[in-house]
Amino acid sequence: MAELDDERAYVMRCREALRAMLDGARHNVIVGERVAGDRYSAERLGRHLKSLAKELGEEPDGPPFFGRLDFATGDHRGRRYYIGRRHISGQPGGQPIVIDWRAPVSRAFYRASARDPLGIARRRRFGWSESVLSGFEDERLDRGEDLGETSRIVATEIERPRVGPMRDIVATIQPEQDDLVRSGLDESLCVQGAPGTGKTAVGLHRAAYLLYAYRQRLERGGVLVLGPNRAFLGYISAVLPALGEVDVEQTTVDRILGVRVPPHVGRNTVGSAGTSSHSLGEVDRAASIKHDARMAEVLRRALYARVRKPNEPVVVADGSYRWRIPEEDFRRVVDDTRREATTYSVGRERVLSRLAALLRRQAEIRGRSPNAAWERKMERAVAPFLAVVWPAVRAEQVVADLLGDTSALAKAADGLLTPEEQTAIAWPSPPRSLKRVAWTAADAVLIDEVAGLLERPRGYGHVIVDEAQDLSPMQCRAVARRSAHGSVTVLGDLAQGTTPWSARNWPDQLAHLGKPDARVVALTTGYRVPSMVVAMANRLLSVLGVDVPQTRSFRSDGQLRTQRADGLHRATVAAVRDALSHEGSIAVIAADARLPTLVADLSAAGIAHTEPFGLDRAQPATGTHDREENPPGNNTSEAAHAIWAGGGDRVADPRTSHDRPRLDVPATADPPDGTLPKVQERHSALPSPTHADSSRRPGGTAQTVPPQPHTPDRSDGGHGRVTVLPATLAKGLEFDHVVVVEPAEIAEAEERGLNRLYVVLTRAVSRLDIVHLRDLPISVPS
Ligand SMILES: Nc1ncnc2c1ncn2[C@@H]1O[C@H](COP(=O)(O)OP(=O)(O)OP(=O)(O)O)[C@@H](O)[C@H]1O
Repeated sequence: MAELDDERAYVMRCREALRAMLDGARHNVIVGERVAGDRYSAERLGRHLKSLAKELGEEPDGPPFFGRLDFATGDHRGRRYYIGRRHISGQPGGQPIVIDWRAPVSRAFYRASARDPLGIARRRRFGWSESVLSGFEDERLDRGEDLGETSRIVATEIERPRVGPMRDIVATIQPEQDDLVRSGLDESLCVQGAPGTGKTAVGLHRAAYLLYAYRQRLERGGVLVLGPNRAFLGYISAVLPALGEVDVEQTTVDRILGVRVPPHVGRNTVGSAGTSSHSLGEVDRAASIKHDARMAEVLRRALYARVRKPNEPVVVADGSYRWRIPEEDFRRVVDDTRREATTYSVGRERVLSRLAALLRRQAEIRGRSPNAAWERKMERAVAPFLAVVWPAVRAEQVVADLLGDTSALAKAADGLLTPEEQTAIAWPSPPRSLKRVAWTAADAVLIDEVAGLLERPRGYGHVIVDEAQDLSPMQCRAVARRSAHGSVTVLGDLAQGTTPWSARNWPDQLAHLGKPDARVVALTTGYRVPSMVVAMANRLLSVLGVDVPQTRSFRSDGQLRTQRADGLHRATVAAVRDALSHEGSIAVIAADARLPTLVADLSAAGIAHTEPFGLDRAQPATGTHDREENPPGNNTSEAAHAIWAGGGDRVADPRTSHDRPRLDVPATADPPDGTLPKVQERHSALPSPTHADSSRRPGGTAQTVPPQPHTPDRSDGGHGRVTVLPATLAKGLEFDHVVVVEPAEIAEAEERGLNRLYVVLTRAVSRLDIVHLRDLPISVPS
């Protein structure tokens, strides 16, 4: 086909041009290293050039473009553009031969339709097999042709095997997604989307778009991506670098609060210093209160209670002189400064400089000419007076003094917390020293709140928050402080809320995030989950009590099987063996408490598998919250998480060391590189990657099958393909084949167990197997 040959020739041209760009970038790295300039710019330039050289070097033979636009009318009349992941220059100074997908003209590729062709006569989509151009598909928009969802190339791409970490979706961004991706930097957005509607993908592509369109404005502040846990971050970590953006910080809310998961939690560590006389239920209660928005005001009062009215004049000696600021003037300085509502530290600085200014004026009246050295001397002289009325403090100290002193707490919480609530969070005795305090994850939000009152934290130009429905009001405030002068993209699904403080509606959550006016948009087309699974999930959705729209699936393929087993573990092993006879990644998901036996059964059956988090098999788990979600009171938060807070040591509590859930924070739970620890068979760094059967199967199947006999294992024994996943870790991940074991246990394992089940059931890309002994807590479409 001559046209295909022409396109292949263009591919060659692009690859040559890319190689020339690579040579140029390498040369620039060398030259750039010699360029004298300020250190900051030199470093940035060097980083940029190096990463460009690296990217270009890594994939000179990858697909250089995925689309083509032939314009017939409008500003681009008569022009043809190839659209790709990155811009490719032709001749130096000449027209680019491939346009970046984020450029303004590329927008038409995603948005044009037969109804509104945006000047385009022909839109061409290219199909690639590995790095070989295998074909293309045209839409003659000028003739009213518009394939929409019937595009074979789009469908193949969406249903393509997902091998490895999450991929970019630049070639197939859908119009409703593109609208969000290209929203301006000044606009804050909230995307409510059912599972698999592409919220995460949209958020990451928006980050890449903003960095392209507003590079200068984002130069200093940058973009921050917040995800629910490090496993999830590992899963998404490759998307932005693949889009050429390596400078985006990706982390968790816990991490920005300084929470880290300590090694060997659950054996000899405990919650806060003062919790030892509480029952576990009370510890839960304490965390819930600490995450409540009312704590913000309690802490503000506690901090500013340190500011005192002066009750003596300032008198300082200066050689033979004695300068004096009358008590009344001193008071006025303190009162005026308080009213100005700056941060505590700025207020303190301001009192100091105002006192120094008053002294200077007196000196000038006496005919002296104070210089800078004199001013510094006076500032040192007034420091002891300042220490009394506006003392320097550390955030941890403020929190410790509040929780360790019931009368201070009663004062600060008056009218805000009930006496019962105050008792729940109070420590029975003050800690002997800050170093002895075993801070909890819930304390971290309090410390961060006070730190934000002392000094504003570093702000970002744009913050993307994924799984935002799970954040507590106080966690939201921590995010808000970091985006006070920037905008946010809030991604979430009220139906997937699993924390005790999960948002029930977006307006309240957005208010806590400091962006009450953010536009709320719903995404309703699912790109992950097959339609019969979506139908089941929609039924469950109707009992979750949240006001969110139902989803419809883009996918017509897929399989759903439910089997009532007479032996749960035998049936599970059989289901996994059956899954292994297909291509693709497999997850076996069960209630956290079931994992140790499940793992043992799979091992006994000789099925190699990866556990994303290690388990303490000695105790069945009873944990009920997402790992690293700061949950209250299942001890994951109050006892099992420790935080960095000025190097506080943890103290052991013999009371809780025997009865805590053992799943929560295993020995290797939080490796520094964001990959998952390997426990048994070590095959993959991620729990994720789907690897679906790519063949399109129109009209997938939903069946109920009787208990299965052992399927002959045509697999490789599971090497690298089977992940055993506790239900609390499934959020945000996807697998080709998912085996859900005993949904009733997942549903009753925690307060929002049905929401958890909703998350678990929506992880499958191609096939979902539900294995159960007990009645299903959901109805399955026939
Ligand atoms: N336009 C698209 N083209 C191709 N793939 C897409 C598109 N949109 C989404 N996907 C794919 O669908 C899957 C689900 O997307 P994503 O994880 O972003 O959804 P989500 O809404 O964040 O899901 P969840 O709520 O379950 O975390 C991913 O594999 C993603 O790459």
